[in-house]
Amino acid sequence: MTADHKARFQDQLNVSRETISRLDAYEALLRKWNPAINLVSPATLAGVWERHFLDSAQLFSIGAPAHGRWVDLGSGGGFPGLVVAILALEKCPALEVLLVESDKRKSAFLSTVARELSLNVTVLAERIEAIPALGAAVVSARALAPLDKLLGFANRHLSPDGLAIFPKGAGWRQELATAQESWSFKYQMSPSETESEAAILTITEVSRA
Ligand SMILES: C[S@@+](CC[C@H](N)C(=O)[O-])C[C@H]1O[C@@H](n2cnc3c(N)ncnc32)[C@H](O)[C@@H]1O
Repeated sequence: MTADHKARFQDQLNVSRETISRLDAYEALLRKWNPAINLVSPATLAGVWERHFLDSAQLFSIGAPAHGRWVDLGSGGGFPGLVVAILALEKCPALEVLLVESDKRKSAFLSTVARELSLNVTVLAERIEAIPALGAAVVSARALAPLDKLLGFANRHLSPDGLAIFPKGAGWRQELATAQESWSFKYQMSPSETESEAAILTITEVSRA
């Protein structure tokens, strides 16, 4: 199963063997740490390449800039942020990736992976609400909060021409309608390649409605 997904990953993203090896090393660390700190639901570990790696890589394909800051909020076990950082090492090495994760054990895990794989990553072990504006080129967040709340974070942490990339589940249309009551923004929807009914929302020009 994993071999198929690795091949798909290599084909779709056109990545080197070194990148696949880094993802293998990340997977090994995830499996080592997961029983102690529940980084991902154990049920999803068997399909980690599809459920987590490919799912995160979609976001990189949509929005990776050549340089600047990619800020991933509520990174948990590193999705999508660590996958973005691993791909960036090969595809856009000037891109700096910041991972914001307030849980100290999870942030220790993120720092360990970043150090062991020599990634261009900074881990901020703080609450999103407590950090100063980051001037990001890209803000991402998976499974963190409803869109309405995420747009508050995007409004604070994006540079004026920055891009927010939020994967959303089947209820994305309703989340969009609710967010439009409080926020003005432009968006594009890309269907998720890993989950039917799910969507990836790419958002620019966020301001209060
Ligand atoms: C449901 S998990 C999702 C993790 C990861 N993005 C994923 O998709 O696998 C949400 C994560 O956000 C972190 N988190 C929640 N609220 C936060 C906040 N206000 N500041 C920083 N981290 C937060 C939690 O500790 C948790 O690890």
